[in-house]
Amino acid sequence: MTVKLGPNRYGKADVRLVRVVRDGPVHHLKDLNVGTALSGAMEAVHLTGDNAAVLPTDSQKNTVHAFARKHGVGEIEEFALLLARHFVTSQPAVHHARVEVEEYAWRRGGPHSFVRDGGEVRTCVVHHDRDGRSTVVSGLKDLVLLNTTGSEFRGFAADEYTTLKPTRDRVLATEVRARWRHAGETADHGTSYERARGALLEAFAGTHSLSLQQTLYAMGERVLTSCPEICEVRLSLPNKHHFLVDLSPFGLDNDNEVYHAADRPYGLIEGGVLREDAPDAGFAWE
Ligand SMILES: O=c1[nH]c(=O)c2[nH]c(=O)[nH]c2[nH]1
Repeated sequence: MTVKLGPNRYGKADVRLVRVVRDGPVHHLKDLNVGTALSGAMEAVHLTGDNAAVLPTDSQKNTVHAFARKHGVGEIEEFALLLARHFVTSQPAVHHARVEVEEYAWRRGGPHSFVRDGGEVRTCVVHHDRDGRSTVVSGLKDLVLLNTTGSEFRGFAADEYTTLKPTRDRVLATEVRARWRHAGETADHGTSYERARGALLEAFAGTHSLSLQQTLYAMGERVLTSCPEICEVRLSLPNKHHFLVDLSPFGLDNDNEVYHAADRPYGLIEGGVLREDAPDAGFAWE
């Protein structure tokens, strides 16, 4: 039997980095989780244990810290690009770098005091290849949205196991995980992020939903029509079911007012929306 090495990558995960800017009495804070993953000419280390091509994951972590000191941390996409390009251009054996960043939001509580915002997390994944090409994917996760009406689910396929009753008015809630791919070089990642996020919120709130699938498509489509710099959107939308509680044993009616918010199991609706002419990324960019 002959076997061979399959796809592989290695790096440091969950590098928790806090960068403080203290150039005056009013401080600024960036709170990140960085992951690096390098790939390339890594046959020897797997097949023979020759580590000559392996830049240690410890060095990768140190680079994250050193770059935060030297270059500061602006938009997470820019920081990720800086790191990805560095690994590929400085290590001949590294042909591709993937750098993932999550940014945790803090609200200001005072000149040097901050309150952690428990809500959504801004994300990015950046790829850089030795042919010089970069791919930037921005996104967010843990964004919890809920509509108290304007959501139906009926007319679905039914078989001998179907017990779900069709509904014309239900609570629709989800915890959005979204990634969107930039077509080329985006000039201002901060503005682009705010526009894409706004498009997701507007489409969720403004779509009369016949299914979460239809809402997913509307959200992706809205991002693409609002943001010309973005060519592809992928969404993962758990259906956070809200079940109407039967209050009839207590002689009470329940006209869509009291729900049981179930946490599991949940429906999981996932899909992408892309421009007809979206350039092929050429690899699994998530
Ligand atoms: O929006 C929905 N899509 C489904 O596919 C589905 N399936 C289900 O049980 N409830 C729902 N809701």
